[in-house]
Amino acid sequence: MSFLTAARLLRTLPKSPPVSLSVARAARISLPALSRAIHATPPKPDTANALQSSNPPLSFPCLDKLEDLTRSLDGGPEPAYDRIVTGYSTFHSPSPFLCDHGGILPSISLAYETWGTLNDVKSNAILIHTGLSGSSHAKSHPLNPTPGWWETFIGPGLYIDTDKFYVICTNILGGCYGSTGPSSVDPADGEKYATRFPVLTVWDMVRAQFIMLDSMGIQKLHASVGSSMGGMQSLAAAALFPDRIDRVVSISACARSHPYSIALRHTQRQVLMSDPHWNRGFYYGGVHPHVGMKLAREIATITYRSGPEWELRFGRKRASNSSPSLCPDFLIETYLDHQGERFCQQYDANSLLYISKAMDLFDMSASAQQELLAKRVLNAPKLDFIRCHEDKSRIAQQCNLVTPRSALEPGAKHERPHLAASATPDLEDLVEGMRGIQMPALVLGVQSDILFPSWQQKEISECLKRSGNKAITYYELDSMYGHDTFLIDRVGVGSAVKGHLELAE
Ligand SMILES: N[C@@H](CCO)C(=O)O
Repeated sequence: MSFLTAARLLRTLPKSPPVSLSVARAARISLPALSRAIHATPPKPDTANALQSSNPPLSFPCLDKLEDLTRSLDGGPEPAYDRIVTGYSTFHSPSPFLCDHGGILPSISLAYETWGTLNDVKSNAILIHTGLSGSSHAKSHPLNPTPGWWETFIGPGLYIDTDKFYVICTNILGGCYGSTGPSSVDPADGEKYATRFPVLTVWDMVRAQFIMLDSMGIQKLHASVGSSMGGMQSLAAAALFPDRIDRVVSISACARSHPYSIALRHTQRQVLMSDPHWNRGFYYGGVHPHVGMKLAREIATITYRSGPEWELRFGRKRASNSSPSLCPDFLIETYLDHQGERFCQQYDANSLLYISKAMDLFDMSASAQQELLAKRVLNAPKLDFIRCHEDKSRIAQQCNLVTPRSALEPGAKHERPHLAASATPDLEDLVEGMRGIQMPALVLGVQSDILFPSWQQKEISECLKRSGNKAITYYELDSMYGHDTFLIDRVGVGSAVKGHLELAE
């Protein structure tokens, strides 16, 4: 056998020497020829072999599958996100809604679901705020028997007891499960908002929810309960409407987003926005950014769970005994791949971007709240302007888009009575911003949470105490499920919540 034939044959063999040796033997390659083929510098290829590489290219079934999937979505309708969840009611407010950063929504809708019975004096309502991608479907009911995301927490005699409480859960403003969000139609032109949707804040989400509560005639909540971004909403609600909330529950949230969590969300957004199908948000009716969404969710999943959980669940196990490849290979890789794939079929990419940004922007510091308040005052005339155009009977003079002089004066402050000047040191600024929260509060953290670490839970609790709140309950769970513990640890989380909700006044 010639050197070249031996070398060519070797290139097709697996690289493990014992196997190469046995296959070489079986192919009757002489040992000296084999040794020369392994160690010698390959000769310059003749013309016939000029395009032959040293090794065959790897195959990428994962990419083939992804390309097939993207192709199959090409030209097809994007998933009907608002039909993934069914059986919800819709609250509609026809009035224009002014967002904190100056954007206007001509009207808003919130999808909501309820469980239990509202008592005669309307004092037993609990509002549950969702995390980033949660829908209003926290629990099954006759109109939608699919288990909800807090199925085993809510129900008769359960941790959130529907024999006692009237439980309400909304899809947040900006979401894609029936509430007004980027995939909704802008009534101004009949087209979907896409990235013409205004930047949102957690405070905006809460203000929209309280407009809905007003319409239900619920003046005071028994409790405001939330996990993750839902915990941010819960704290924001308690700060914005202290007289309308009897007790507050914040699980795995924070008082202000930390640069580390902002960085983690930034990378997800960048990956998503780099998908050419994202098309600056205008992908509705075309191909949706499947790959970007999938990868963003894979990164997010790493922040939602924990190393200890994955060590126990997957260890270093591989999905099959075949040769290693650059496609998902270890079980943990196939898990992330699956999570990413599932999510991008279920959630709107633009909703993810807007809500993720709202989480970054969250800051309960007094100075940050003052800034937003000042912006709202500055932008308030926009609402009058819109109302005037709707109501032709009002005199033209009132319809000018004029900003009050006071709001434009340099250094103008729009302080709520309890907010001090903004020049306070950092932590004092946060304490000051939380001073309105004087009702009993449960703050719950998880030791394995890397996204909202337990020190941030201590920060919430510490700030509340320093602001004078004497009714703080602080728990730290040693669950291994990381940030998503609130979705999994029924007993640990549920018991703490039940204790707080049923605490004698
Ligand atoms: N898994 C949760 C975590 C963030 O709250 C979600 O997607 O909503």
